[in-house]
Order: sequence, then C-alpha cells, then structure tokens
Amino acid sequence: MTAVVSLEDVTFSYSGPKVLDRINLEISEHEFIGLVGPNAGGKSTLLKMMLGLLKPLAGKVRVLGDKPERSCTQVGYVPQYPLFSREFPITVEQTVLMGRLGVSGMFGGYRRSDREVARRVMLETEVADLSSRQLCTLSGGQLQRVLMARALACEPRILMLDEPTANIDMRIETEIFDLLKKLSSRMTIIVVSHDVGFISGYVGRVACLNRTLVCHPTAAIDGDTIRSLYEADVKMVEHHHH
Ligand SMILES: Nc1ncnc2c1ncn2[C@@H]1O[C@H](COP(=O)(O)OP(=O)(O)OP(=O)(O)O)[C@@H](O)[C@H]1O
Repeated sequence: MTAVVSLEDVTFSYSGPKVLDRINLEISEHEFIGLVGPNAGGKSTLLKMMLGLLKPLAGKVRVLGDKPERSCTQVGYVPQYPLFSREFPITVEQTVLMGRLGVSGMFGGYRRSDREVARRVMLETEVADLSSRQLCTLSGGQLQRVLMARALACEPRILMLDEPTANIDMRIETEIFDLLKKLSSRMTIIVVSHDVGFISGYVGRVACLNRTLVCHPTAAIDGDTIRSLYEADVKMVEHHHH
C-alpha cells in the first residue's frame, strides 16, 4: 500500500540546533497514529512540515504523493488550542465555513454545497445546535469540536490535530477520541498528544519524537510498557534516542 505521508531523512532547524534529525516515517491510508514526546521535542514542527508551512533543510516530505504545499487542500488541521485567539466576532457556522475556502475559493461567496457540508460536519461533531453562537462564548470542549468541524469541512483525506485535548477534562477527551476513532475509518488521522497511556487505547501506532523519532506499535504498549514509556516520556527532556 502506498503511504499517504512519507518522510525520508528529514532534518530541520529554525536557526540554532537541529529540531528534527533524520526523521523517517511512512503513514498509510486510514492509519490512526499518535505523535508523542517531551516539550520542545519537535512535534508541532513536524506537523508544520507535513502541512508545507516549513521546508526541510535536508530530506524529502511527500503528502498524498505530492509536495505538502500542493496536497494541503486535502489535509484538515486542528491547531494547538492555546495558540488560537478567538476574541473576534465570528459565529460557529462562519468558522466552520472557513474550512471550505481552500476547496471552493474565496470569490463569489459560499455555495449551497458548502453550507451543506458545513451542516453535515457540525452534526457529526455535535455542534450543530451551536451554529449561530459567537466563538468567544464556547467552552473549551465545544471550541475544540468546532475547530474539528472546520478541519473536516474541507472533506480531508488526512486529519492532523495538535494536542486537541490539552486543557480539556477527561470525559470530553474520551468523547473527542471516540469521535476520532469513528472518523479514522474514512481518513488518516495524526494526533499529537502528551498522554501515551490514554491514546494507546485508540491509535494503532505511537511515534515518539525527541529530535529523532522511534515508532512503537500499540500492541507492544501494554501494562509495564505503558508505564515505562510514560515515565521515559516524562523524563525525556534530557533524553536522547540511541
Ligand atoms: N518559529 C520558531 N523559531 C525558532 N524556534 C522555534 C520556532 N518554533 C519552535 N521553535 C523551537 O523548536 C523546538 C521544537 O518546537 P516544537 O513546537 O516543534 O515542539 P513540540 O514538541 O511541539 O513542543 P510542545 O509539546 O511544547 O508543544 C523548540 O526548541 C522551540 O523553541
């Protein structure tokens, strides 16, 4: 099966030391993969590379068989929650419709089909009842669902989420991951998380990133392994893969 995401010897630095060092990763269609690692381990940087927002210093990135900046219209992205300011007047429906811009273009306004897709994804993420609410009035969990609806509105083949459940309580975290599990039957999902133990119940594989990358199949992560991986992950600020 051909990979939907393929990274070959990808190296990157902003201006100082390497943030990503010879990363190799192939993600196949409909895979549900978790990306974990310590703070500053390079997780957001790796996602930005797959979205075509950053270019590797060396190595090759391919998404859906093409350069990432060309395939990004088929990729839905849910940004890291605290980085997103919502102190401007915009409704839930308008936010979700923004997800159609890359598909339909900005000129001539939204078509009926755009509104239908927006409606469908709002129902799927259970925010349809909130469609006329202002974004700034939502709870953290509701906002996260709206951002997921916005990412789904482009009818993506790949969905990337950067810590979708940071600052959200456990019950809602479970609901969001149940939804991701459902979605994973029809798209590839790449989710950044700090919680290896929790996501192991959902994802098929965990990619552990701390400048270099090591993959662990979920089947290999149980009992003691979860604990040791979890502890290793917590301690990994000073830890380097060999
Ligand atoms: N725009 C930037 N300019 C310079 N350095 C940056 C920039 N963005 C990130 N970095 C640095 O690159 C390293 C990796 O950051 P990145 O955000 O990818 O890590 P992360 O694993 O997503 O971290 P976290 O779990 O804290 O979100 C960090 O040392 C960070 O300070």
